[in-house]
Amino acid sequence: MAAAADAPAARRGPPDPIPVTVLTGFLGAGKTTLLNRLLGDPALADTAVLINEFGEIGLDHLFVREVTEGVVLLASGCLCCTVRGDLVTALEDLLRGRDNNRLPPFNRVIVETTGLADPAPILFTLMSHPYLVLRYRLDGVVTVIDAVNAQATLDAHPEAVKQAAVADRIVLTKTDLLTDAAARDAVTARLKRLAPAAPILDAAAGEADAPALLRAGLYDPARKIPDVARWLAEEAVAAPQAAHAHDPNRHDDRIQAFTLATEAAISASTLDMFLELLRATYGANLLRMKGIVKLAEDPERPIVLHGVQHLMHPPVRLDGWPDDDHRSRLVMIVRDLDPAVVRRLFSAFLGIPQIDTPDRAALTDNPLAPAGLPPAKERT
Ligand SMILES: Nc1nc2c(ncn2[C@@H]2O[C@H](COP(=O)(O)OP(=O)(O)OP(=O)(O)O)[C@@H](O)[C@H]2O)c(=O)[nH]1
Repeated sequence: MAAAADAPAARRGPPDPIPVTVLTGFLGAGKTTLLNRLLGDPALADTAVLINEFGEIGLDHLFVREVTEGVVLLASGCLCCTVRGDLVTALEDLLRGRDNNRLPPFNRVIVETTGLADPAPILFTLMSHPYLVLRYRLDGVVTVIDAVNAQATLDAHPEAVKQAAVADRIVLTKTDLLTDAAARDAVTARLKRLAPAAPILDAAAGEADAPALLRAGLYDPARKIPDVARWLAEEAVAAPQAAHAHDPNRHDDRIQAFTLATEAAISASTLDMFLELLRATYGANLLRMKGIVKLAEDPERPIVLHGVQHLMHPPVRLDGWPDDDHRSRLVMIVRDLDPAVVRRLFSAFLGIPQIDTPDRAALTDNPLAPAGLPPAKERT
């Protein structure tokens, strides 16, 4: 009887906070691929997803399986700065949507950050916002690391080091592309030094499933290497400032995102030549390229392209266009490379005449020294 009498009171108590998993990892590491796989697990059927992208046009939401009402594409920009407020708003909106039945009753949230996000402000927001901490709890940080590019990325990008260091779980992707066991051991050893408490799960070996990744327990800065506590402490100092002034040192100003878009269908050979020239000439500067392309040979079935530095993944053909926009769109994230150079190159390949720009024949006839292509460094 007593238990029955208590039951309604228990139901009236505050609801359990909803677990939030932060999914981070450098550009092209495989976050969306992992997210898609996780969302296919029936155990995650009631999951709301927040995705943030760096670039003019967001594409990831097109590729997330079963785009439901719970999937929210945060405004373009950087989740750690401009979207800090938006993250709060988005999480509040989700709750409102759930409370007034506009959204299905989700019981977990996954926030996919941009590949360039500094995770510290995001974690700080989730751990310290006076309202959000009542309704949400940070369940853990899953950091995706591309085994092929890991060493170079960690050497060059402090954000990538931070992303690894704050991980509760590390998912190593693209191990299937590694031919050298020693390279894999070196990456693993480096990650273990950065995040000693985080299990390292091999995606290609099927280790990165929902039970292994989620329910990491409350986020605890004390279990991470000391730097993590320092980054979070720095956020605590920065937070009381009324207007969040953008710290020019937080980001690498040499990184830019832009989009190449065209209505025109592109022949497969033109696309191949353009991408190969881009890769060969500016591969190191090409942090990330992803896109959807209307091929002249099969305009109704676009292909999806992914590139990470020198690595171009095999294109994937879709059965149809995922939305009403049937333009080819290539989102590029580059470092130390003037977007105008790439735009001119793209126009040349498409045959759009431009002043002072060599045409396609001039660019491809002499592949060793493509006419008019400035070395990337001189453009900065
Ligand atoms: N071979 C191989 N390819 C992978 C693996 N994981 C991801 N990829 C490929 O890597 C490319 C980039 O994957 P995404 O999931 O889009 O990466 P992302 O981290 O979401 O990229 P951004 O949103 O740009 O930061 C795609 O072509 C994937 O198919 C893996 O374990 N093995």
